Amino acid sequence: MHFMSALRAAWQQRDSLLCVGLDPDPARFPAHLQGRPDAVFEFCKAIVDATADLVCCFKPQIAYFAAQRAEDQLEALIAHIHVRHPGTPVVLDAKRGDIGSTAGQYAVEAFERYRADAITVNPYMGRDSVEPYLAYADKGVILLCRTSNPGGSDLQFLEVGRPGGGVEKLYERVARLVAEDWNASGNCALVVGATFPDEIARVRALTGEMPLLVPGIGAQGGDIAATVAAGRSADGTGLMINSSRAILYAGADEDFAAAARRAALDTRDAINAYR
Ligand SMILES: O=C(O)c1cc(=O)[nH]c(=O)n1[C@@H]1O[C@H](COP(=O)(O)O)[C@@H](O)[C@H]1O
Repeated sequence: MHFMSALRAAWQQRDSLLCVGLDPDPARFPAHLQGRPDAVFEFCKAIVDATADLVCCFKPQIAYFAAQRAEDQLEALIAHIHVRHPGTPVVLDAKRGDIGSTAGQYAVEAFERYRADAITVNPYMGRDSVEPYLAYADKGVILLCRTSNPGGSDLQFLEVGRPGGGVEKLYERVARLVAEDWNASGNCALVVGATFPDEIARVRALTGEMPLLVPGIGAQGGDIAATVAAGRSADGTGLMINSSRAILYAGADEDFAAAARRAALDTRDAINAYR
């Protein structure tokens, strides 16, 4: 199924704009999982099974798996989501960016090895570096635009000359370029941090109904009400609002998955209160 169709169906059927981020840090695992060779998989599987009915997508962050030599557990986890929770899109957060020939290998890795439904990509090497992902027309390509971190302003806020006259900020150029040019197959989305609601509103204005992946609520302190007000589309969807640590580590004991479910439910409901 096309990533965008699956995402739209999940928004409607689960009445949720929440994306649970899967950033497994073994140092924060409960004691009964410590030291197990399959701890990364078992931890994430428990979170997935406890929260799947509450989310519009899951977002595993590849570095947390690779750092633990747990790529095989990432493959198994994504396969588990597809089998046990069909229709739940998986966004592989890899923030790739490289010349076209290498990007082609990253695209195979994401979509054929891991069987992700979408990938995060860094657009700052330009169109040819993104084309190998765009060529998978049924997969989502989620481009960094205005990131949630404080240093995001260092470059993304630089003023650049606008073709035809005037100036615009670099993140605005990215948003326009993606909406007006790169999105020919309708498979693009943009990353805009919840820590910058004014820019979420600006990106929404520049991109119409394009889905936005919005990390930065929870551990990074982004405001849910401001995020939803600035980013929702006309029908009250349009957002994948990510929370990772605040949900994954809501509990520290054997009942961590139940605690994660409560945190996910509270977050989903807090988001829905402002839609
Ligand atoms: O692309 C991302 O997902 C991303 C973009 C961004 O601008 N900021 C950001 O925090 N992220 C990711 O979103 C997640 C945020 O995690 P928490 O702060 O624990 O909710 C991490 O996996 C980050 O790598």
